[in-house]
Formats: sequence, C-alpha cells, structure tokens
Amino acid sequence: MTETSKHEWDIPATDDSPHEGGFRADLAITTERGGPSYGAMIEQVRAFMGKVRYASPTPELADEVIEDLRKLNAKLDTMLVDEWTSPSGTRIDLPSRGNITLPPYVITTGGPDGVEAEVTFGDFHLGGNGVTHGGHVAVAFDDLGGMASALKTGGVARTAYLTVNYRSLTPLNKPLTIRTWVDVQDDRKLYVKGTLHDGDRLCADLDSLFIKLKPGQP
Ligand SMILES: CCCCC/C=C\C/C=C\C/C=C\C/C=C\CCCC(=O)SCCNC(=O)CCNC(=O)[C@H](O)C(C)(C)COP(=O)(O)OP(=O)(O)OC[C@H]1O[C@@H](n2cnc3c(N)ncnc32)[C@H](O)[C@@H]1OP(=O)(O)O
Repeated sequence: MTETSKHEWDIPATDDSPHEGGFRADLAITTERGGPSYGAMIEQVRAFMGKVRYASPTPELADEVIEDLRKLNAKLDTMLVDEWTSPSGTRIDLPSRGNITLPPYVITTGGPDGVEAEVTFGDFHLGGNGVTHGGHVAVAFDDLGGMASALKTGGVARTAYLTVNYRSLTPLNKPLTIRTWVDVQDDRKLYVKGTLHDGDRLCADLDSLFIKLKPGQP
C-alpha cells in the first residue's frame, strides 16, 4: 500500500498503466464488467437506499437488517477490485454508467455540441417536503458537465467551479430533462452551461468552469 492509499485495492499508476489526464490511458469502456445482472444489482441497491430514507424500523427489525447487511458486505468483500477495473462508471449500457453514486440518468443525445439526458431523482434524493435535495441536482450537473467537456475536447476535465441556480422545485420520481453544453472554450478552460427542466418548467440552471487536464495531471 502507498502512504496515501486508504485501501489495499487503491493501486497506484504504473508505467504500464499510467494516469492520463486524470484517468488511466487504458480505461475500458465496457458493457461486460460485472456481468449481465450488474445493472439489476445496482437497481436493488438504489431501491434499498430509497426505502432507508423513509423507513422507521422497530429496534428488532433494525437488528435484523444490520445482520443481513453484514452478510451482504461480507459477500462484497470477496469481490473488491481497484478503481480502474471496477464496472462502476464504465458500463455505458447502464444508467449513469452503472455508477451507484450518481442520480440515475439515461443519455438521449451526446456529442461536441452537448449532452441531453433523462434524469429521475428517487426517494433516496429527497431533500425536504417531497422534493429533490439541491446537492443531488449539483451532482447530476457536475457529471454531465464533465461529460459535455469530455465530448467537446476528447479529454478529461475537472470542475473548477460549479454554480447551480435553483429556479423552482425539482420533483422526485419523475423523468426530467437535463442538458449541458460547452458555451465558451478558451484553451483548457471550458465554460459549461446547463438546464434542468420538468416539462417546460425550468427547475435549475448551471454556470460552471471545467479545466481540461494536461497529460498525466491527476
Ligand atoms: C459517452 C462516453 C462515456 C464514457 C465515460 C467513461 C469515461 C469518462 C469519460 C468522460 C467523463 C464523463 C463524465 C465526467 C465525469 C465526472 C466529472 C466530474 C468532475 C469532477 O467533479 S472533478 C472533482 C472536483 N474538482 C476538483 O477536485 C478540482 C480541484 N482543482 C484542481 O485540480 C485544479 O485547480 C484545476 C485542475 C481545476 C486547475 O488547475 P491547473 O493547474 O490545471 O490550472 P490553473 O490553475 O493554471 O488554471 C487554468 C486556468 O483556469 C483558471 N481557473 C482555475 N480555477 C479557476 C476558478 N475556480 N475560477 C476561475 N478561474 C479558474 C486559471 O485562472 C487559469 O486561467 P488562465 O489560463 O487564463 O490564467
């Protein structure tokens, strides 16, 4: 283990597999990793997280759930791999590339002119009073702003700043339209705009700066 790594599966870059603009040069885009049921597994975890948000268990039921979760965590302990070979984030056939940490979205169109996706915030994303937590809206904008930058430049960018204007309430459990695009490119600086709509109603918009990473920049 390196001094900075927290886990034994945090494998540092090597000459054979160098970091290239924040990602490994040999980053695999795949529909195979994790097998055919990986997407269904992610969906079950998402459903569980949503139920936890609303659950008020008895002490007995909480103890039962803890025991079940211990068993599940022990199962997953037998199959942990490093960041660069995990299916999460690389399964382009699944919502949000199979990344459990992102709100589930499905890309409708994507290219150098921008990205359009359908995003559905679920029970897990509840902020208060039945609507979406603003932080989860920002996560969706961040990921899709990064994707718009990547599709514009053919390289990976990191967020320098991200301003989200919350214009109206964002509903849960309803497909919404999210758009991101590079408004202005100034060398490595990518000024990315975005919108989130519920039908015709603007829920939020984005004003952000992404910086294209130099080769080898972490
Ligand atoms: C369909 C294909 C699907 C395939 C998918 C598979 C793989 C993935 C492929 C694509 C990706 C898809 C999705 C994207 C996924 C995720 C996106 C999320 C991104 C993040 O969530 S990432 C985490 C949060 N992010 C950070 O953790 C950044 C911490 N930070 C730094 O790492 C540095 O800070 C950095 C790199 C930002 C800049 O550092 P640096 O050294 O490279 O550059 P430098 O400082 O010289 O700035 C250059 C010029 O930008 C100006 N500038 C800089 N910062 C500014 C600011 N805040 N305000 C105004 N101007 C600013 C300077 O003033 C200068 O301007 P000038 O050149 O005019 O002087």
